[in-house]
Amino acid sequence: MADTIFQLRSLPFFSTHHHHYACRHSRSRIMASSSTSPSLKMTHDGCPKNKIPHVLSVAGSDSGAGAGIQADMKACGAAGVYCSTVLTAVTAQNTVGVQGVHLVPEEFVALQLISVLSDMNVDVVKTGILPSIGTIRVLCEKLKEFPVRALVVDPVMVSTSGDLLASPATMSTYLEELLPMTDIVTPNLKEASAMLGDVKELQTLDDMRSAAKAIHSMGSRYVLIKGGHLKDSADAVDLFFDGERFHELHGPYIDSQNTHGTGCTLASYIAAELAKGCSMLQAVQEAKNFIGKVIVHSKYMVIGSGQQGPLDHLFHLKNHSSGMIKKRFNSDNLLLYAVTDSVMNKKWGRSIVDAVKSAIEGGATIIQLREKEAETRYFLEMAIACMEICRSRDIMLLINDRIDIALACDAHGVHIGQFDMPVMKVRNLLGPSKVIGVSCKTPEQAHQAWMDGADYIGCGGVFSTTTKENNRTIGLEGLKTVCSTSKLPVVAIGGINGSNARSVMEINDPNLKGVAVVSALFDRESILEETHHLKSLLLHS
Ligand SMILES: Nc1ncnc2c1ncn2[C@@H]1O[C@H](COP(=O)(O)OP(=O)(O)OP(=O)(O)O)[C@@H](O)[C@H]1O
Ligand SMILES: Cc1ncc(CO)c(N)n1
Ligand SMILES: [Mg+2]
Repeated sequence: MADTIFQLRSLPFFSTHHHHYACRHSRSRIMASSSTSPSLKMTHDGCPKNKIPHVLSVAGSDSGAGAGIQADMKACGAAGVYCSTVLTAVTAQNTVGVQGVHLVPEEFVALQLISVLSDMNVDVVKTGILPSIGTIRVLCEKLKEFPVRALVVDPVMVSTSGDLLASPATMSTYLEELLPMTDIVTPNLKEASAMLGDVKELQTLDDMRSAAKAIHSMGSRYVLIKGGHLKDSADAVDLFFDGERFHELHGPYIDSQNTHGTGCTLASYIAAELAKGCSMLQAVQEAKNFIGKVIVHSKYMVIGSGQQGPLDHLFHLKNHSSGMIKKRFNSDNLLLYAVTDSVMNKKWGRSIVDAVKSAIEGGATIIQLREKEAETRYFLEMAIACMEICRSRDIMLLINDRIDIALACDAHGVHIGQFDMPVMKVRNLLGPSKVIGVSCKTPEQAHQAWMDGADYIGCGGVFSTTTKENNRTIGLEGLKTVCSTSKLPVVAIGGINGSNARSVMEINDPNLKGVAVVSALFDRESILEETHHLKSLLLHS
């Protein structure tokens, strides 16, 4: 197949200067503790601009996404570091093995390197598959032209399944041209042995020590030999050598099939920690700690029929307690929105938990816990108990205002007011899958809530109410105005009860999905009956 390489002359790097990191290309780049100093320019909205730590992965693609650039991106993501990618090869790969390798032409590797290095403030470069002598040379050349703070080399030669990923002829170029520029090289036992001419199989820690010394003398400033495959060891021991001293990094050996890409992950995590400003030893320790956790969390994941399953790098973003697959917010759930009130519960001698149970039994479609006075410890206990009920009944539970409680009880989301924590901040803390509702009185506020990524808005007070002091009433007219322009589903709130709920729903705006009620359910003798009554009213309006 003919390789077609387009180089668009209008790319921005032809007009930029690469002045950052000038003169960093010395042997003392990574010291005991270096640190990136973010440039604190202010934006027009008053937020400081931060430079995000940045790792460039120069590696191959793994179609199965367990190793290669896909693993690198996920590992960097898990470390909170930006990862750009220059592809050197594309592999057809799965849990069984490598079905094919297609090389990216060297000229195009060069072009990708220039694009990223000339423009994007790369801190650290990490390499994976460097499949040809030409690719290695191009990389060395571009790194001299655009120096970075550190170079992490994972000398990928053979995949765990035993398939060749780079030509053996590349070895001498690796050793002679790339290694002298390398800050840390991370061979596994086989790769370390190959780097030393394959004269001896590495079987013991002592073998690893002498190999580390020999590899260090070939030019890499630090050496990490991975003992993940060391025979007869209950430990997964890696050996770190800084040129003077050895450090053994111990971790329990985890019996799992899902270890494909552990090498890529480890090297990328080291690169990510270096980009954040860690010292080399710290970076290696953090990475080892991370890889152990990932392997444990990925143990029971089933993807593919082969012997080499991938890792689940972003496990910490998941909400394990509420199941792997998130329940999506459905605005129909807003139909009968029950908001608890502890003062009323106290008055009627009920626990929050019993009140919630009755409301759900009566037909409430979503629950919000609103506790203005409760002590944190008590509130959390109640919230956890309510969460259990809601989960078993498949009803969402939101927490009013208290992001900490919502996080601690793994609630489905929160409801916040105009003076509570800003929506964007809440979204940052809760993650993308939680529900965020915002109280709004005006179309402007509703628009802002939508812009900020809220899921629904609560609009009111529609009628006057006793549960909220000093709350301006907007009336049915105000509700109509907000609904007519809102891009988010709306639930009406404020003094709504069995005798006026119909008039609310009769404004007949498709954005109005239901009513939120406090007193009309909870300040009554029987929560169950009141909820049931209101529900049938709503269903028939
Ligand atoms: N089963 C395991 N349990 C615990 N730690 C492990 C296990 N397998 C590998 N490791 C650790 O994971 C890291 C990567 O080491 P490994 O020897 O697997 O790299 P590799 O052979 O280059 O992997 P890859 O399959 O990505 O090429 C090391 O820190 C190693 O100790
Ligand atoms: C693309 C790619 N890079 C690295 C490795 C080493 O695990 C692999 N199997 N595939
Ligand atoms: Mg490897």
